[in-house]
Amino acid sequence: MFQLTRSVTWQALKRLHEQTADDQIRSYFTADPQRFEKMSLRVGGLFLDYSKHAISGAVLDKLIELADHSALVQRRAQMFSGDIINVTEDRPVLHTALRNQGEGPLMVDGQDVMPEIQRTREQIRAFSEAVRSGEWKGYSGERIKDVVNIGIGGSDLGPNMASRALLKYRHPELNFHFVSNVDGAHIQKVLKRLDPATTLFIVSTKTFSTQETLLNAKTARRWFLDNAGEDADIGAHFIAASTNRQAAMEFGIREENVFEFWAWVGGRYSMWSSIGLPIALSIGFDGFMEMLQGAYEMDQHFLVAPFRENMPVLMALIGIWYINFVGAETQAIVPYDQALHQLPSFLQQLDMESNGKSVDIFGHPVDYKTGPIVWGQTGSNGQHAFFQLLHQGTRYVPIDFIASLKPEPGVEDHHFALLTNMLAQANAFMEGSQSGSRLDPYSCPGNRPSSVLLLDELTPKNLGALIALYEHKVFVQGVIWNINSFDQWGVQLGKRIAGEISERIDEHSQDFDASTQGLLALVREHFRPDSSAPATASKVKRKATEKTKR
Ligand SMILES: O=P(O)(O)OC[C@H]1O[C@](O)(CO)[C@@H](O)[C@@H]1O
Repeated sequence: MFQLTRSVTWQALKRLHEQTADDQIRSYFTADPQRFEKMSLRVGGLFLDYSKHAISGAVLDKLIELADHSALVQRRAQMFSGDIINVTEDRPVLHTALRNQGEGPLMVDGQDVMPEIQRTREQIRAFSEAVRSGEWKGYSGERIKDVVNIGIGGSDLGPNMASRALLKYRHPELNFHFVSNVDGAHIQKVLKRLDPATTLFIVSTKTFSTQETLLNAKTARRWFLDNAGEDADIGAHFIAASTNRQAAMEFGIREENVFEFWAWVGGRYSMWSSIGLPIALSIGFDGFMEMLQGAYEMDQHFLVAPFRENMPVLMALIGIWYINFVGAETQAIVPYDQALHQLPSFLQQLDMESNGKSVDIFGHPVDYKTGPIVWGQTGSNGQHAFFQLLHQGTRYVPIDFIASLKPEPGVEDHHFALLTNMLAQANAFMEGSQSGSRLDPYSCPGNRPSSVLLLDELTPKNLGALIALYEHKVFVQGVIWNINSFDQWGVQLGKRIAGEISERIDEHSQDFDASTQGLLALVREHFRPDSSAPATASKVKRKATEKTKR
C-alpha cells in the first residue's frame, strides 16, 4: 500500500528541509535577482507574490513533484465531472457546477444537473429583482427594507462575508442582517431595530434541521406574529434556501419561495447556490453572476494551468511545506481591507472543517499533519494586537496578506497608508531588524514567511475568484493528504450530543460523564423540569439564593 511519508519525494523534501533550515529567505533574493518575477503570477484580477517564502528552487521542484505523483489530476477531474469523491457521505462534490458557465451537460446519476441549476438561477434573478425594485410587498403593502439571513456555518459565513465585502455595491434602500448564534441575544439585538412589515427573513439551511437556525427562525416567526401579521402573511416575509423543501413548507414557507439546492453542495461551499441569495439581493443578480464568473475563471485556471503556474496548487504546496516539513501549526490570514474583515472566519471554516481530519479516505489513521489552524484579522488592526508575537515570539506562522489595489475615492491617503503598512510588514517579517545580536531584546529575527495576494479591485468578480482560489487550495491539500475534505463527522457528533443533552434536561441521566452530569445539574436548576423553557425570574432567583445558603 502506498504510504505518503515513505515516498521518495516526501523523504527528499524532509532532507531538503534539514539542508535549508538555516537559510535566510533574503539570501534567495541575493542569489537570484529574478526571484520576484519567477515567484509571482497573475490570474485574471488576482496577483500572487510567493517569493518571500522559505522555499528554495530545489524545494519548489520537489513540491511540484509531490503534486505530480499525487492523485491530483485524477481527483480534480472526478470532482468537476460529478464523481462520488465525498466517499463517507456517498456524494459528488459539485460546487463548481453552480458557477459553471459552459454550455455542455453535467451528468450526476445519469441526469444533467445544469438545467436545474439554470432554473434556480432564474428563480434567484426574478426574486432578487422583485425585492430590489419594491415590487415584492410585505403583508401591509410596503416594500422590503431589511433582510435577515438566519443560518449558521456555511449557511451564514459565505453570504455574510461576501455581502460585507461588496457593501459598496449594496442596494441603497436595503439593509442586511445575519443571525447565526443560538444565543438569543443575537436575534433579539437584530429584531429590536426592525419593523416586521418591511422585513424579509431568509431561513438558510441545507438540511432544515440545524438546531440554531430552527430556533432562531421560530423566534423570528413568533416576533412577526406577535408584532404584525397573521399566519397567512408568513409567506410574504419568510423564504428559505434549503434542500429540504418539505420541512421548509411545514414551517409555513410557500413552496415557490423555497430556493432549492442539492445534497452535492457542501455547506461551506454553498455561497454559489441559493445560499447566496443575500448577495444577489444586496448587489443585484448581475453582480451575483459576476461573482460566479470570477469563480468559474479560477476553476478554468485550476483545471488547465500546469502545476508550476497554477495558483491554487502553488498555495497548497507552500502550505504543505510549512505544515509537513517545517512544522508550522497555524496559518494566518490578514486582509488589509476592512471590507474583507469576515474573510478570516470564512476561510477558517472552509479550511478547518474540510481538512481537520486524521484518517485517510480508506479510514486509516494518517502519520502526518493535515489542515492547519487558520486564524487572523484585518491589518492594520492586527499590527497592534498579535503581530508582536509573529515578529519576536517563538512560533513560526506563515501569513497570507490580502489587499485590493484600487483606492476608494476620497480616502486615497488612507488606502496608500494601508498598502504601505502591509508591504512594510511583509518586508519586516522577512528582513527582521539587522541591528543587535540574536540575544538583543530589540532585534527581530526576521526570516518569517508570507504571501501577498493583490486584487486589482474588490469587485464581485475578483471576490469570486479569490474564494474559488482558496477552495481549490484546500482541495489540493486534501488530495495530497489523501483525506476526504468534504465530510464533517466531528461537527455532526457535537450536533447529536447537543440534541441528546437537551432531550434529557429533566432526567437524571447517568449516560454522560460525571463532569457533564454535574454541569447539567447546574443548568437544570434554571429550567422547568417539563420543558426547556426558562424558569421564571423569581424561581431562578430563589434557587440561586437557596444555593448560596447551602
Ligand atoms: O445548512 P445547515 O444544514 O443548517 O448546516 C449548517 C452548517 O453546519 C455544518 O454541517 C457544520 O458546521 C456546515 O457544514 C453547515 O454549513
